[in-house]
Amino acid sequence: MSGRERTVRGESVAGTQVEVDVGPVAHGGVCVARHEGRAVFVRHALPGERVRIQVTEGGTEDRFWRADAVEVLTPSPDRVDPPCPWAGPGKCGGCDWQHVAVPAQRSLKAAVVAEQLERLAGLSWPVDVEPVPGDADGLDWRTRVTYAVDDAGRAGLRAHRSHTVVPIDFCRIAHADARLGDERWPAGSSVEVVAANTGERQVLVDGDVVEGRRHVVEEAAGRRWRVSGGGFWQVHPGAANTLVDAVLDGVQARPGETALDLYCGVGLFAGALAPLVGSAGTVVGVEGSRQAIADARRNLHDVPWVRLLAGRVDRVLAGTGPAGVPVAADVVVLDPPREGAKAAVVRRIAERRPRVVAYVACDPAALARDLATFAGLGYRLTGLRAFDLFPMTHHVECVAILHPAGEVDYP
Ligand SMILES: C[S@@+](CC[C@H](N)C(=O)[O-])C[C@H]1O[C@@H](n2cnc3c(N)ncnc32)[C@H](O)[C@@H]1O
Repeated sequence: MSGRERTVRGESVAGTQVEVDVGPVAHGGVCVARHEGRAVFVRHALPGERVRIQVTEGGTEDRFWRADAVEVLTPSPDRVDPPCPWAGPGKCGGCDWQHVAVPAQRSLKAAVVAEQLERLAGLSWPVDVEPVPGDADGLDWRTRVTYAVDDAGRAGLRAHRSHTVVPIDFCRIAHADARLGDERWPAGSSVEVVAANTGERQVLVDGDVVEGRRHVVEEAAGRRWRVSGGGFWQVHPGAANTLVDAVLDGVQARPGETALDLYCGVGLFAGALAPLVGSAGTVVGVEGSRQAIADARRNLHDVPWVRLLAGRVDRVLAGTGPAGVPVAADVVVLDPPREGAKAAVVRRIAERRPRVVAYVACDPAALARDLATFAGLGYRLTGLRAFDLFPMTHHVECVAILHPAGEVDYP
């Protein structure tokens, strides 16, 4: 049974089937169709298709419904057979774009980023979504997978917007070392498998390590990174280096500069910035997870001009957290969670008058809202790269570069 339905207005129409013409892709990976004057957000469809949909959520008085495409009447040329047998309506909720050719997935992601920038930030910006180097088919990449376990002890993934576990013994996007076989696990538990790029593997059941060490070691940006059980690390094996390259290229850090790495995790961007600002400069990392900041301190113990502060970014920048954040900064890198940095943090960044900001974002809507706030404070978007760090899903990662208005030529 689904545990996440919203309240429907009027009588529920769940299960109703109708034919619709599918319109553009929207934030969240659904396509928008119209039926009798209301918007219908359709999963498993593609723009331009005619499909039969089955309503999954909605009532007679609702202004919009959610639905699955259950029969494709006129297919898009971008439609392919899903490589995974568990992908599709009512099956695994993990990948929502397995039915889309990989290059077309990137075009759709570009369209979503461009639409969010236009609608939420008033920016008309050309967007190209780049593949991660070496990722040809979008499969076998996910190095961190959290499986749910059903009542029979079988590991699987949850169906979309549901607590139902779909038993899966071969997740097609999981890295080979992050797959589980047909072993049995404690019923109702969650099993997290971590496959580090050094070959280390770790398995946690409900957060307790049952295989491997308490931490794994990853390699990126010319350094080794300790990441303790369950701590954040990018899930695509090519992601860390791809993002570091884009950030460093965007900020062009110079010797002697002061740089902030906000939401620094185990210290990835701080560690990459450190050799560029050198011992005459300063890097300050801020991270809310005590475990991650402890890892960051161990990871960067050899670069004493990197200071790492534990605390919420909003409090630390407001001066109500640990002391030590400079009141001026040359370079700010921020990599907030999905909800973005939000206005209060953006204001605290802008008042430090950095000459450049690199914003790493996993949600284009949150990015666009924060870019609008930056614009009001005199910071303009001067560069944007988008990366396909999550193939087969609608997710996309962006690196936005901002400069104070008037200091650079804009494209
Ligand atoms: C997307 S991760 C980025 C981590 C790091 N930059 C990296 O690439 O590995 C976001 C990080 O922000 C931390 N975080 C979330 N909310 C926070 C907050 N309000 N203040 C400080 N850190 C926060 C999380 O613990 C997580 O480590």
